[in-house]
Amino acid sequence: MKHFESNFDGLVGPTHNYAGLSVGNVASLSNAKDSSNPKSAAKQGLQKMKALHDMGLIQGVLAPHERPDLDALRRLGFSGNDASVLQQAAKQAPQVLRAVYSASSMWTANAATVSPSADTADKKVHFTPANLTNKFHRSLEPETSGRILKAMFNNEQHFAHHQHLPDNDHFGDEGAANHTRLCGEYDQAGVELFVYGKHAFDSSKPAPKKYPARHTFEASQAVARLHQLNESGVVYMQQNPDVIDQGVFHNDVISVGNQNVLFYHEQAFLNTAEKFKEIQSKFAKTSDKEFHFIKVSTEQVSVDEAVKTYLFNTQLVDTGNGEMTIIAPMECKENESVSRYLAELLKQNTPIKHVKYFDVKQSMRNGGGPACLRLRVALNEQELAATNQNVLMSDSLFATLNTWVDKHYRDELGESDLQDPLLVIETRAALDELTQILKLGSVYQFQR
Ligand SMILES: NCCC[C@H](NC(=O)CCC(=O)O)C(=O)O
Repeated sequence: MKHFESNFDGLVGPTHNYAGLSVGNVASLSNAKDSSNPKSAAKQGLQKMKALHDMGLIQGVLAPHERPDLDALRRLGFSGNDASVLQQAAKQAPQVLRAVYSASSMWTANAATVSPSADTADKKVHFTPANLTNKFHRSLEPETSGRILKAMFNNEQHFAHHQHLPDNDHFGDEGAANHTRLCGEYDQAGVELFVYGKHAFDSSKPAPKKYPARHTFEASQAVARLHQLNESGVVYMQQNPDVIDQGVFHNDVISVGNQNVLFYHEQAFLNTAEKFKEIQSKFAKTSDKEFHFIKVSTEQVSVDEAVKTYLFNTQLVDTGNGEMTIIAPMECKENESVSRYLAELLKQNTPIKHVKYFDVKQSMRNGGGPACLRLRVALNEQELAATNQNVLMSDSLFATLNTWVDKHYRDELGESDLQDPLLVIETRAALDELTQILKLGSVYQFQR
């Protein structure tokens, strides 16, 4: 049976803006309050999706969320009609208004954790939306993400959907940004690597001092339980708290894995040698393939450069004949030591043989690179056939979505636009049409 890794990229929503909401995420804070370009942001994302589709990969689209989240504002005590709710919030709590406008659902690596059927006891693909409790603006996402995922993978025979973990710092879960699946082939059982930032119930364990660890060990364990994973195919690793304090707010800012490759910075983890032994021995039980740990030293690329260029927030995609292509942001090409490093990497004896650069600057300015923008779902032929076909990228969907963006999106968005009640109306019209294009049904609150 054929099998694939499919990538579902977040379509950038019409309210994409820079609000400085993510303490610990350097780009988010340094571009706070700059004006944004929603139309070009959405088009940059669509270009990347189309390019991966053209490379012969399975590429899908994950719909954006409804923003502003007026229900959240009403829950916080703002009342009256929509315009009055916005006006009061702008006056009394501008920071909260900015948060409920965030288009942050575009970073679908944080939408959920996904375990393929080859790894799970009931042989279904399991999905758990991430609760994203650490940041208010992101904590608004899990319910809608769950509804959209159910509308995309709507078949009980193949897909199991779980509720997000309890909304509490103890179970802080940032989804696939801290989860990597290593395997010989996508349809064979593999090793699921869960990376966490701290232990919630054991304060004797190391933790970052300056910036928050968003994801806990206890959350990773709970997801592994929900997904019915066998412990022989699971490895838990702690992120080095020092790199969190240098702006590595998710593990996918400092390492990326695919199949038999783990590409990582030497400072990424704690107890690296011991944990890599565990990965190696668990992997060897699932595949005969040679495993490649590709280490980048601080001398080659500093943590600071990794955070600025997103060298590790790249996608490693299988492009056939045992070769992988690295999908990197333009920032990697523009940085001398990183582009030199990548040129060298391609000559080494590893499966990574090609690099392709993409302009995703609108997303990068909020701390989201190519890997943040995608959720990976390994599927076999039958599961792919059971997936909502209307969300899969094609020449015609690409054209339709570009026309849709041109019709509904603004070129520029500044802070004062967030008080404009017309933006609410425009966004709802856009999303209503989108749910018809992607045949998602009524996933948004305003449609229910
Ligand atoms: N995986 C990448 C996630 C980036 C995301 N940035 C933001 O939410 C920034 C939003 C703003 O500041 O406007 C985050 O930090 O969770």
